[in-house]
Amino acid sequence: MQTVVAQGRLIDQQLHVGSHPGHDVTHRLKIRVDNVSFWYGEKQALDGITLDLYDQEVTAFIGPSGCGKSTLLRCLNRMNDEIREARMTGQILLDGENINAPDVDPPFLRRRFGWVAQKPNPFPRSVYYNIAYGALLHGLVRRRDETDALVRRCLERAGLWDEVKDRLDKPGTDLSGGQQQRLCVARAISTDPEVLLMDEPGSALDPVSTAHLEELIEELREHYCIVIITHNMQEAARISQRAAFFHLGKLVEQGDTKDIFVRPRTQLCHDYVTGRYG
Ligand SMILES: Nc1ncnc2c1ncn2[C@@H]1O[C@H](COP(=O)(O)OP(=O)(O)OP(=O)(O)O)[C@@H](O)[C@H]1O
Repeated sequence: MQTVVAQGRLIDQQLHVGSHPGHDVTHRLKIRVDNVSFWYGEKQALDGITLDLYDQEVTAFIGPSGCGKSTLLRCLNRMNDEIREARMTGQILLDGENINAPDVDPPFLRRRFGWVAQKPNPFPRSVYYNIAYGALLHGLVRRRDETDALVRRCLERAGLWDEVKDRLDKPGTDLSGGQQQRLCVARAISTDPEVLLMDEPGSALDPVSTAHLEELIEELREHYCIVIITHNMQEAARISQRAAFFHLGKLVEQGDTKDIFVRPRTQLCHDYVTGRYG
């Protein structure tokens, strides 16, 4: 134990795990994952996961490749529904309600979630259309002035307005990679979601764009429950208040990010966060 704590101090310095202002405050429980197991046909990908996710917090899912992080992320908004022969047991409660209850309409449920993928994937249409499309489709805005205001609000919140306000009619795909990813964040929040799910959103970006994205995530935290998958331990330490470490489909450790990085309870988690395997 001594060694772990001693090495934990080292980790603390290396990863710049800071105290997160406001993390002593107890935030509202948004999602409860209760004993969730998941199979792709015969292959079990998740084994008895129990985990709470909170409003106004970033929770990082960490762990080696294939440990089930993306599977769990996709269970949260029922994206795995589309996969044939997939099966889930256990419960996921969003604001206390079972998301898999028979009366839940999956498209309506998915609107409560914004999704940001690994690679920036704007529609090959204008910057304006990228933001307006979902909100128009769902009837959240109708008139032109409402749509203009929504586009501006989302781009401002994604920290992109000043950079694109004079080229709203230009293709979103003409922006730089970092700008495209912020456009995708703006698009993700355009339908007024409550939870943001991000699957390695910085992995295809250069360090400056990644830093921009991390600042953005920190700002967005005030308004959303955010779950992010990352393989970058420095990033996890910088942006998340909670972390969940997975291994071979099991949740091995979860808790305050600082504790996970500085005082990991298991050797497995210690070895992972210190980069002994990946
Ligand atoms: N559509 C699928 N069909 C069958 N097996 C799958 C499918 N998607 C994932 N798996 C398997 O389920 C397990 C968990 O995969 P998952 O993608 O959730 O892991 P991960 O931790 O997100 O990995 P990575 O960090 O590489 O993205 C892996 O063994 C994977 O091969």
